[in-house]
This record gives sequence, C-alpha cells and structure tokens, in this order.
Amino acid sequence: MATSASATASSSLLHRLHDDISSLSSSSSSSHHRSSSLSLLYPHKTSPTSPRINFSPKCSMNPLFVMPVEKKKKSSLRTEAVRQLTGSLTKAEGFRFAVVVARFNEIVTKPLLEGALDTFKKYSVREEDIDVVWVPGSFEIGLVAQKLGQSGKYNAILCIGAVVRGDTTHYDAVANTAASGVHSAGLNSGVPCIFGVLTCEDMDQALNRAGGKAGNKGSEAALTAIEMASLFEHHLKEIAV
Ligand SMILES: Nc1c(NC[C@H](O)[C@H](O)[C@H](O)CO)[nH]c(=O)[nH]c1=O
Ligand SMILES: CC(=O)[C@@H](O)COP(=O)(O)O
Repeated sequence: MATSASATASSSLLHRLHDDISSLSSSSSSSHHRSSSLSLLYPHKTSPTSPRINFSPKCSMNPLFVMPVEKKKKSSLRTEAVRQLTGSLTKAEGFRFAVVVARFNEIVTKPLLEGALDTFKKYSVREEDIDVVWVPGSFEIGLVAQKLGQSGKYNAILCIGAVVRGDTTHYDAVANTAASGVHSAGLNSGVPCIFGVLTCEDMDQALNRAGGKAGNKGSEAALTAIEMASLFEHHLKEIAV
C-alpha cells in the first residue's frame, strides 16, 4: 500500500499530467488527433474530453501501481530451463579418428578419403591422431568399424565407400549391409560410427559427390565425425550406460 506522502506526491503528479493534457487537447486542431493523443496516455479513458483518472492504488494509472506479474504456471509439458547439448566443431584438436575406407571403386573412394583428411586438418585434428584402414569393399566396413570402436582408442570412426548399382541385385545386398553394418558397429561399440558410404545409381552420381558439382561427401562425413566426437567427449561421457 502507498504511504500518504507518496500518495500525495503521485496525485500532484497526475494533476500536473492532467493539466498538461487539458492544455494539449484545447490547442489540438482535430478531435481525432486529440482523442488519439489522449488514448496513448489514458488507454482506459471513457471520453476524449474528460479522461477519468482513478487514484486507487489498484488503478493502473497510479504511478505507484505495480502490475501483478501473473505467476508462471508450470506446465507438465515443459521444464523451467531446457538444456540443449550439441557437439562443437572448434575443439577437435586431441581427438583421435579411425577412417575405414573401401578399395572397391577406388576412383571414387580415394577423393572421398582426401576430402575427409583435408577437413580433419582444417579443424586442427593432428595427422598422428588419424588411422586409415583399407578394406576390400563396403560389405567389409561394418566388422572393421566395430573392431576399431571396441578398441577404445578413437573418439569416432569414419566409414567411407562407394556402392554403385550394376546389372544385378547385388547392389542392394552390399548397400544395405554396409549401412546396417556401420549402424550396428556404433551401437555395439558405443563409439560414433559415421556413414560416409555413397550408394549411387551410376558412376556419374558417385563422382559428382566425391569432389564434383555435388561437393565431397567424405568431407561432410568428417565434419559429422568431429561433431559427434565432441558431443560424446564433452556432454555424454559422464552419462551412465
Ligand atoms: N559392387 C560393390 C562392392 N562389392 C564388393 C563387396 O563390398 C564385398 O567386398 C564383396 O561382396 C566380398 O565380400 N563393394 C563396394 O564397395 N561397392 C560396390 O559397388
Ligand atoms: C554394387 C555391386 O555389387 C555391383 O557393382 C555389382 O555389379 P553387378 O550387379 O553388375 O554384378
């Protein structure tokens, strides 16, 4: 509640304000201007020429009136503060990576690998912290990725291959197995295994994604490896398995 001294101070302030407005309204030319200018000051006014001022402490016009802040209702759907965890791309120095790369379609997988290594270097990953392991084809990637993940030596495993459709349904077996193999390696080892294996209808599609007009998917996969390594190292390591 306002004290009597402050109530007196506020009422003289409001009177002065009222006098100013009266002089304003008598000098203003158009009733519209008058009512609009008054409405800015007296949003609850009852008429343009005789604004009503309520000195009640509960009145919003009283300068001592404190608008009650509606107590934020806690929703069962949301907490007060939502934590958001994400991996950083700026703290890659010191991370260790293994790269499993298929030799099949080497004309494609070699530039994919080079794109990945360039990206690791750009993000300060040391050369001595990268091991490259060659396998015959994409079908073999999953098993080797899991073995490397289970070694506990790496922050992430990057898997690179190029599966290109031929005349038979062999493509489906290799592509599907490569994908499920890399996925299982991550789940079984608990180490991020990144799927950088192209699955393409023809060689043009593959070359376009190995440094051609569609970019370099090996480089993109290396960025994913860095982000996942950071997420696990900086945010998920303490979480009990
Ligand atoms: N056709 C492709 C293959 N085929 C080979 C398999 O990956 C595997 O090495 C073989 O079946 C023996 O187990 N591999 C690719 O990476 N890309 C292809 O297009
Ligand atoms: C993905 C494959 O295995 C494929 O390249 C093999 O070619 P094809 O189906 O003509 O034997």
